[in-house]
Amino acid sequence: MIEVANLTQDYPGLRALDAVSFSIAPGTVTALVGPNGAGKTTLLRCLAALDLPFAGRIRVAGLDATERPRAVHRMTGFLQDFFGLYDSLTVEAGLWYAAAARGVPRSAIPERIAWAAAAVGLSERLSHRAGTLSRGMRQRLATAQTIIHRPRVVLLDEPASGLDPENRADLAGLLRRLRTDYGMTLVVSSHILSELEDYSTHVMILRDGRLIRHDALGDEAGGEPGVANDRTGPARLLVSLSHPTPDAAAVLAARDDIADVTPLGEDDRRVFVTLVDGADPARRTDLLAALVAAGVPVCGFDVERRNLQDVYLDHLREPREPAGEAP
Ligand SMILES: Nc1ncnc2c1ncn2[C@@H]1O[C@H](COP(=O)(O)OP(=O)(O)OP(=O)(O)O)[C@@H](O)[C@H]1O
Repeated sequence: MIEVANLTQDYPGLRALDAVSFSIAPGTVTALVGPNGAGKTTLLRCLAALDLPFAGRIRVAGLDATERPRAVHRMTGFLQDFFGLYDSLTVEAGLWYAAAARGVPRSAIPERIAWAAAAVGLSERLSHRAGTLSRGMRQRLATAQTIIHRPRVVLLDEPASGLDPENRADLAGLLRRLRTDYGMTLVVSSHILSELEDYSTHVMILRDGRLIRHDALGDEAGGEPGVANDRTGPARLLVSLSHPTPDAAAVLAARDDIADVTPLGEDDRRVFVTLVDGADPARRTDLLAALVAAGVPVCGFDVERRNLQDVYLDHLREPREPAGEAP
């Protein structure tokens, strides 16, 4: 759905994006993360065909964003981190304006307003003026305006910032539905990694304008839902015992599929076991069966959950490459 090749964007004296290349499949939600100043907003603006890149190529649903920006605008919804609303317009009038501006046929606009308002939970507030809405309600209205033309691609820059937990949970539910019910392709930039993990299928990490990771998450990666696992490599298991026993160490030492055993704490009741090919569930079943057969009192046995934040911090701890410079 989105193809980017060697995208490079410069501001005076600064290379904000440095030869970024990736491809995003339809019907996915990509979490776009990275430290402040990494280039996330710059990338989203280029994808939305709002900025002309210095070099490289962007195709959205087969359309070249540089050659056909208007066509890209029609199939894209972009919620900017700082959005404007017409405060004197009612919610309904604001949605009408957004629908008309994005090319929704006049006859279809009332149905679209009803749909978008219901999607963001604003159906009861159609007659309220935007200027009287709370921060969370304003965000809902801006989101409804972003999706009112049912774009195929939705780009959201920090959509959850400033929202309370209930509004954030509602937003997460909406983003999930846009993908599952309407097949939209979403790219969501945020610093709230725990929430991105709830609904994202992929993660993209930018640092200093470079793409340092782009990968599938959880079940999309052939792993377990909600776990930001790497697809390859050993899995770490946390094995808990109801009471310590030397039998556990004996069973583990006798196996050749264990790369490492690290006690957690000092009471010998919890150990991290690094299992070669541990991503394969059959390996884990085999180990558990061996422990139980040897009479080891296992009361907990689970793959170490590495969440999106763990993966993110691991990547950011890697040494930096020299920064690119704008000509
Ligand atoms: N209009 C501009 N003129 C000059 N420099 C800019 C401009 N916009 C962004 N930059 C610089 O480009 C770099 C990337 O900025 P960008 O806003 O894309 O990062 P970001 O990852 O979205 O950051 P944040 O998480 O803080 O929103 C930063 O160093 C920023 O200062």
